[in-house]
Amino acid sequence: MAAPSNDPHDLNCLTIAELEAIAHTRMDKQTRDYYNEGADSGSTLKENLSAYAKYRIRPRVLRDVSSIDPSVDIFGHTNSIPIGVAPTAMQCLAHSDGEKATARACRKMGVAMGLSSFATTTLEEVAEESGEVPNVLQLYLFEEREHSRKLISRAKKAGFKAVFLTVDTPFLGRRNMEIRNQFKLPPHFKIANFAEDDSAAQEVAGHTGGDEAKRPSPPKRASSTAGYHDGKARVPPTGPITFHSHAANPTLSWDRDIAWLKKECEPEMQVWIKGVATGEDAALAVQHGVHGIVVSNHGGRQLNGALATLDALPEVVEAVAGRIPVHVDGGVRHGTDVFKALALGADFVWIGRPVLWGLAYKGQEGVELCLRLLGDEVRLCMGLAGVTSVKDIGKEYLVKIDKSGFVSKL
Ligand SMILES: Cc1cc2nc3c(=O)[nH]c(=O)nc-3n(C[C@H](O)[C@H](O)[C@H](O)COP(=O)(O)O)c2cc1C
Ligand SMILES: CC(C)CC(=O)C(=O)O
Repeated sequence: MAAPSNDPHDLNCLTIAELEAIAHTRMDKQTRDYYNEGADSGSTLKENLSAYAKYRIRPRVLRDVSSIDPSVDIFGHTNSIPIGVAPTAMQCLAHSDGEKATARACRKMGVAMGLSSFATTTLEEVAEESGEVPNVLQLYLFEEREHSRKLISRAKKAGFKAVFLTVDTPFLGRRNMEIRNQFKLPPHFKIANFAEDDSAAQEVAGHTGGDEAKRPSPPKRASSTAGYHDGKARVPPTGPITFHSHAANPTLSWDRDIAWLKKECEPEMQVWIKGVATGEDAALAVQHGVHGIVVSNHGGRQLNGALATLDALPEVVEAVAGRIPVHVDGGVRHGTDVFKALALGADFVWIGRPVLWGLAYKGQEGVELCLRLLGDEVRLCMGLAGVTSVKDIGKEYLVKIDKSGFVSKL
């Protein structure tokens, strides 16, 4: 395995922060706001990032780190780095090649990809681009089961390894810029996975802007608060599948839905849940026979005021006690963040927005750059901390530092 290298890949962009800054100039306001914002005041989004600064690394020395292996096994595949691409919706907004570009980059870099139910590319097209690299289908389990059943069956056929059921979305978080911008998918893009279910499945719903007449196929149930909790009696969604009308499902429950999903998916695909943030729910997840957990707060886009994912991780790891894998996402912007998450007990880390910034910068090449930057940083961090294999990264490599500078061992 290669030793770390400091050779730059792109002199314009040496860090994820620089990638974010470049991407900022390449996206229109609607897209930039939709991708970047968090719910409400955005404090959970910020804390997802700042939580990493509460930990410092305890490097060990004189350990012969001339050969470092940052790879991990996931879904029977050797992932080149302990990082995967988290599912994020509507990637064609960032670049015309959208999810296809992401899949090609993942294939080249040997990195697993999560595909959103609300992608702008079909899961079959993504599978085609991915080759042997494992794909995971992120699932919003709809109240209209038949749509979900069809999607699951297509994912099985296309060789997806798992579904990640998103469970932090009984209602949509309140994203104020999205509301103010009256966010909608331009009509030349499609919510591709449902286009065949519903020829009017363009994302035209949601925040009505008084121009209904110009819209291609107005959904039957669309309002500026669709998907949000407005305190009124709920009407289950019918009609065109749009994210404002269908993504949120407040009826999901442990007993009925996990059993149903396992029956639909297994044995071809594993069932994971994405969006667990407490030890209690982690224990229930194990009890209900899921294959793995992603500790996530949806990148701070759902419940603002929720704990940063890095802060929620230790209680989940403790509750799971090694019985199933625990992954984490949210706020990962540096190789040292990845190292810290692994040291706190995560088996794997997923990244969301940095990939979108890579896409916006240069399509496939930009996503590769994003993964290279983080991969190089992970390798260098491992070497400088005195670790040559991911399995050896444990909490003995971390200390926690409080606001007054007091350092405590974990
Ligand atoms: C623009 C955007 C769209 C997203 N779409 C989805 C989605 O469709 N399904 C889902 O489960 N999570 C979705 N997420 C959440 C990500 O999967 C992931 O949890 C989050 O982005 C991780 O935080 P990070 O962006 O700080 O890395 C989305 C996140 C963003 C930023
Ligand atoms: C289809 C959506 C609800 C996408 C999403 O999860 C998000 O925007 O955070």
